[in-house]
Amino acid sequence: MPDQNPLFPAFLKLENLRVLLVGGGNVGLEKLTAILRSSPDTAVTVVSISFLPDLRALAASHPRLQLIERGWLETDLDAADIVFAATDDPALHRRIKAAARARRLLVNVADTPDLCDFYLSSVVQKGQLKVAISTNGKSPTVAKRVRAMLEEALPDELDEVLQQMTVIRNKVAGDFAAKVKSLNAVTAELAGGKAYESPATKKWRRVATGSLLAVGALLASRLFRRPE
Ligand SMILES: C[C@@]1(CC(=O)O)c2cc3[nH]c(cc4nc(cc5[nH]c(cc(n2)[C@H]1CCC(=O)O)[C@@](C)(CC(=O)O)[C@@H]5CCC(=O)O)C(CC(=O)O)=C4CCC(=O)O)c(CCC(=O)O)c3CC(=O)O
Ligand SMILES: NC(=O)C1=CN([C@@H]2O[C@H](COP(=O)(O)OP(=O)(O)OC[C@H]3O[C@@H](n4cnc5c(N)ncnc54)[C@H](O)[C@@H]3O)[C@@H](O)[C@H]2O)C=CC1
Repeated sequence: MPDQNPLFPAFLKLENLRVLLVGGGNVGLEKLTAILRSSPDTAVTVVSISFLPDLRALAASHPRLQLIERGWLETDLDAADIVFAATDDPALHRRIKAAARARRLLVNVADTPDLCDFYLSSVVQKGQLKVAISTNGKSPTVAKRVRAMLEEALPDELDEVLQQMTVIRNKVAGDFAAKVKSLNAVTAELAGGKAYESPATKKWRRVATGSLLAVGALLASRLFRRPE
């Protein structure tokens, strides 16, 4: 049995929480972009000694985004429910983590999995459908590739299906078990029907994964070979 990924997936109503982001450089901008792409109305306070222009520009289109131009203070945690640390100062990250821990706040520290209580994921979005991908930090690049694979494979019409299902869901009668039965029947085609995937597509996917494995093995053996 291979090792399992022990992370627990959940979808946060981030708009109900106060987010503190420390660091307004490249990595801070990446984190902020990820937050606002999924949850644009979130109240985010960014504390940083300096801000990239692109990050300042985001504040213009997001009224609940607040920028505070100074170094991080422990009291910044007073108004936070969840914390992202993305500065270029590892010692500061350890201090933020310790102070947040004492207050039982959850923290994500850029580039430091050991200090993280949670990780960001690669996200596939088709309207109301959202798929989050985690490799447990083993390879964010593979997470990114799987995202692209799913973006391509999942039909855009899925969002329309979701809209229709909401209507049907509100209309089907009966007790809980009867409802589950009829909703399963309506959606059976999605999971097993011919609309799902042709044998040729499945085969192509296996070949692509196989060749990635082969190239990966070759690269790994080159990278880790002892010098002669
Ligand atoms: C643990 C985690 C913690 C966290 O950040 O939350 C983490 C950690 C680290 N990332 C590193 C590097 C890179 N990260 C990316 C990209 C993404 N990284 C993201 C998440 C995560 N990254 C969490 C685990 C997610 C998982 O389960 O896999 C994504 C999914 C979401 C997001 O950040 O928005 C986003 C893809 C978004 C998309 O496009 O779909 C790329 C590729 C690129 O940018 O093209 C590279 C360079 C190539 C490479 O290294 O693979 C390094 C080494 C830094 C160094 O070398 O110094 C560390 C630290 C370490 O591993 O020690
Ligand atoms: N840029 C990238 O894509 C990558 C960066 N990294 C690492 O991630 C770290 C961050 O990188 P960048 O965001 O590019 O750096 P950056 O220099 O662009 O941003 C760092 C930000 O932290 C702020 N800061 C510093 N001390 C602070 C303090 N005491 N309080 C509040 N804010 C403070 C700075 O004002 C700045 O805005 C670096 O250690 C870098 O080596 C690693 C991999 C890739």
